[in-house]
Amino acid sequence: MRIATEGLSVRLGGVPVLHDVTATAAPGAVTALIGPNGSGKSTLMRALAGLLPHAGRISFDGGPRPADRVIGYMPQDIAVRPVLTVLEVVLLGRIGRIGYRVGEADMAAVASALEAVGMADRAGRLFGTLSGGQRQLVQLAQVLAREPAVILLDEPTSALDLRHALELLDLVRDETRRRGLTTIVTIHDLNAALRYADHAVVLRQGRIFATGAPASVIDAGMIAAVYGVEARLTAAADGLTTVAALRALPRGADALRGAP
Ligand SMILES: Nc1ncnc2c1ncn2[C@@H]1O[C@H](COP(=O)(O)OP(=O)(O)OP(=O)(O)O)[C@@H](O)[C@H]1O
Repeated sequence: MRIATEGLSVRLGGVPVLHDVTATAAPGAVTALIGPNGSGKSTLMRALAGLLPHAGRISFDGGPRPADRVIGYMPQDIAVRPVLTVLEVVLLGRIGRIGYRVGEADMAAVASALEAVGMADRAGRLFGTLSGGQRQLVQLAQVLAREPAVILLDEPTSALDLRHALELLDLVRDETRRRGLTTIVTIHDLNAALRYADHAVVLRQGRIFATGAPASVIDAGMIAAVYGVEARLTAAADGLTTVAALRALPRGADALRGAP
């Protein structure tokens, strides 16, 4: 399902937060949404998830928003009742499909999602007793159990250690390819964006700064202009580029970043 925004603008509490955002995300591809704190990434995700009033257009395969169950949204701030078990939390992902009766297909989807994120052996644990990273994995399982066509993941690796973060991104990329999902993921780690994303959308102060292939939009000029950081990019023999952040540019260099 191709997602497109055209001239998307959002105000929060009367304050303009997103300005004239025009971007696309294709099926079967991971789109990385990147930009500094406060640049509008979560706001854009919430607008895509149908949770915010907005001006401009958001289209899904050229048409209106599909049924809620088609979109799996994992917010940055997790609000789950801690007294639910892991199994119950993941089953909630099926809520748009099950009506009042849980069927075999529902339980199979829940089991396969729990196995995919490596949490099947903790299915009976109370959610509130899990670590922050384990909660994040269960939240992803809830999104996968929904069997959506679109997944929107807002900083899904923020609580994960190095290995779990890589495993989650591997899983997300594999599921995206295998099921032809349209996946949008906000991510702060530019190296992960270079490695895992097929497409990148860079936000700065609520506006699109650049869109395109990650290797073409993530460069020293973008990192200086958007993040105010001097960086060195190194091309490795395997063709992957690695970003090393060297130093924060003096605040005065913020002028480089320009006004919104
Ligand atoms: N309810 C609100 N009322 C007014 N302004 C808001 C509200 N929620 C968010 N904002 C502002 O909107 C801007 C964008 O916030 P958003 O959370 O989308 O940024 P972000 O890029 O996701 O940041 P981060 O990387 O820190 O998660 C920020 O300046 C924030 O202060």
